[in-house]
Amino acid sequence: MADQSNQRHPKKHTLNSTHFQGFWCPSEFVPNIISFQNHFQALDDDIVLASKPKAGTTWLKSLAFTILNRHRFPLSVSPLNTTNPHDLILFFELSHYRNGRLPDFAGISSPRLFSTHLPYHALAESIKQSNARIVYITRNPLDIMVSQWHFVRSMPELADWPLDACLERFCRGEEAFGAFWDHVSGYWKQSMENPRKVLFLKYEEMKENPVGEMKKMAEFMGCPFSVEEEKAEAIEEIAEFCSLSNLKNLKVNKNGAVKNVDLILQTRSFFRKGEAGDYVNFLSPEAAERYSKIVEEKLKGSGLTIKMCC
Ligand SMILES: Nc1ncnc2c1ncn2[C@@H]1O[C@H](COP(=O)(O)OS(=O)(=O)O)[C@@H](OP(=O)(O)O)[C@H]1O
Repeated sequence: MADQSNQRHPKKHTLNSTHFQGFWCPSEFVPNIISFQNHFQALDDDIVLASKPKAGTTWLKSLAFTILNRHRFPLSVSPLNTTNPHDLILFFELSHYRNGRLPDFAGISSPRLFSTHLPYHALAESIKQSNARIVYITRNPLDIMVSQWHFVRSMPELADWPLDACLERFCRGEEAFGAFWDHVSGYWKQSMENPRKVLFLKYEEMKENPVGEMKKMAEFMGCPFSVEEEKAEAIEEIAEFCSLSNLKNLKVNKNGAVKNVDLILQTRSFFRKGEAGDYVNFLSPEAAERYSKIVEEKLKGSGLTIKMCC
């Protein structure tokens, strides 16, 4: 699974974006997206984890993998102990279809787990037409913005990216993989129309009630927790195993880079604070209010409520 191509031919990080199929997208991923859309054949029992960058992707991958494989891998021998979540569940557009590859999924056992940052409308048609299920996670977009800013600045060539520039991009909806309001609305609408197709989760609710949200996930993914597991506190154990503090302190997530991407992405850069409302430590109240108003206005009438300013 692991290849070292990113280390032999590292690509420089840039903020170059292309407006493509109705959303802004890092330019280097456009060919990968087209290839994914043209070639990916979904199976009815596939599970796709979808999110905007910084909405809780890494956490969702860890939870979904652990819940789904809990009878195969006791926590002590889980591959997550030695593998970064992004090398365990690969993104279509960053990993599987990178650099002209046409992946062979024959060896992957069912149900197959995939992930994507793409908006709903840009998914391969076979995902939409089949019974494949989608677990979507979103988060307070003010926290997404601040988390994204930290992530970008962790790349040496972009270390001086100003927070103001990041704010302006988000206010214009020019962030990677689409404006928050468009991304979230696409999956929200599908989850309302077909709750068996899309499970819509919120990072903050996952933090407040991990057990309840993980039970929802397990049921949706077709592997509900048994009464015995609940009594034995198996859900709490998985929550603890997938917690930021546990994953962040694993050797694999302290040093080294994600393997199955063409960019150099340090594994540690996916684990920072993991708090709800951390934006208050970085954005002025005026800046937060400005962006909140734009988001509220854009989501008006959608039926979706996103709690933003604390
Ligand atoms: N296990 C776990 N539990 C709770 N929170 C976690 C976890 N793992 C990562 N994080 C926090 O999620 C933020 C990174 O977002 P993503 O994982 O969506 O990033 S990415 O899209 O995969 O690049 C980033 O949030 P911030 O700390 O606010 O920057 C991470 O710290």
